[in-house]
Amino acid sequence: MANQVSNGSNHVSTKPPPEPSPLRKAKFFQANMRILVTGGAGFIGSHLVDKLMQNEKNEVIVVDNYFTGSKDNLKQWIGHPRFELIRHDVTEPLLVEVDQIYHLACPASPIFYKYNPVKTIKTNVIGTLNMLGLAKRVGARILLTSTSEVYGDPLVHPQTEDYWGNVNPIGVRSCYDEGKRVAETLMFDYHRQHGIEIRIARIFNTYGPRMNIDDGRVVSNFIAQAIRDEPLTVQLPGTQTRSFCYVSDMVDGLIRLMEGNNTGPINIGNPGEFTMTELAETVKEPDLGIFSTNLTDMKVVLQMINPNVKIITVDNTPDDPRQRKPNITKANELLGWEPKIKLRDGIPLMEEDFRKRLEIPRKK
Ligand SMILES: NC(=O)c1ccc[n+]([C@@H]2O[C@H](COP(=O)([O-])OP(=O)(O)OC[C@H]3O[C@@H](n4cnc5c(N)ncnc54)[C@H](O)[C@@H]3O)[C@@H](O)[C@H]2O)c1
Ligand SMILES: O=C(O)[C@H]1O[C@H](OP(=O)(O)OP(=O)(O)OC[C@H]2O[C@@H](n3ccc(=O)[nH]c3=O)[C@H](O)[C@@H]2O)[C@H](O)[C@@H](O)[C@@H]1O
Repeated sequence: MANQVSNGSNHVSTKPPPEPSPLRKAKFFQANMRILVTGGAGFIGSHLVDKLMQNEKNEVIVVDNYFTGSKDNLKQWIGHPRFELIRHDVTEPLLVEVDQIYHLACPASPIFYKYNPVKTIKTNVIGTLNMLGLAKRVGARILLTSTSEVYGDPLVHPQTEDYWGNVNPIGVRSCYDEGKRVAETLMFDYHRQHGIEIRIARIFNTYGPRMNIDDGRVVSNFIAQAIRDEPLTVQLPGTQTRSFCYVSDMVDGLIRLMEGNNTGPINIGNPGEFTMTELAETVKEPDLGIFSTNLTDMKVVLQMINPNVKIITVDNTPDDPRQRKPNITKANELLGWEPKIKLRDGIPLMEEDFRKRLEIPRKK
């Protein structure tokens, strides 16, 4: 349960960090920080790349196997002298000289991570091992994008970083949540044993433009369904809760964590929480009085997308967490971070992106 304090932030290694690559001392590196982003062709990764590329001192290398990502997400950078894109699977070793590694590679949508669970485990375990080996060889700092799913179906609410979680080790989600738990373990073992500089972010549900339209996650589903005039599919029981963070806030949190002095794990997410039924009903009956500000925002926005859309209930999949809401005190105090973008501002940006890709303009 809670208060298992050995899981607090900022463990200190007894080992000094490995020597940085000699290349870092070369003339070239005085002007440039070379940053590897694994999974950089995906949803969060491509937004992170956009932000890192805005800094003219950064050189960015993306590796991705395009399982759930796309070159399209990076098309604005292909050919740029400070950018390189490599088709590579992180379950294979990688030899590059870099100063920082943002390790995101892993399918995030439950539909996709359950599609080939053995591959998902390999990506989380062997992929993280390979990236830690690389970090050790070149003396790079490495950040892992872990997940709120390490808390499983949490018995502590909201979730703090010292909660060890309630996870089914043999269920259909285990390839992902147990995989990420092992990835966190590997990060801390490399830190303690080899002095690697590590950072762990526990990301809570994130939404925004560039999510795969048929990716299966709830916000992308509801927006695509509302645009296509298809019923919104609330998975039973509908009382399960989530909290949604806009992608630019997430990217800001990840960069702050990488640049700061805390190993983590640190929760990064938006604490505004609502049930999936509430989320869907926002379209039908906008009772502005009874919901949180976040939900009121969501109602107003989804109504704008399609006020006549129907809601149906459908079966859920096993082990769906019943409630989830981050405690972000640590992110706030240690990184000076809190989410800024309200649903009322984030959802229309996503709607615009989805309409463009679906080629369904807004009705006049
Ligand atoms: N989006 C969220 O709400 C959320 C929440 C918690 C954690 N996360 C974590 O953040 C990271 C990014 O999530 P996202 O939403 O951008 O997902 P995404 O599926 O859009 O991106 C993942 C990227 O990793 C690539 N990839 C997958 N397996 C790979 C492999 N073996 N080798 C190389 N590349 C591989 C995919 O092709 C894709 O481009 C993931 O690690 C995910 O677990 C995301
Ligand atoms: O934040 C996290 O840590 C995790 O969040 C999501 O996992 P999940 O919360 O299950 O995401 P969704 O698939 O969007 O489901 C959210 C809720 O909406 C429900 N849902 C989903 C889709 C839908 O059409 N209707 C619906 O009611 C699900 O049953 C679930 O209760 C991500 O996909 C994981 O990669 C990530 O690690």
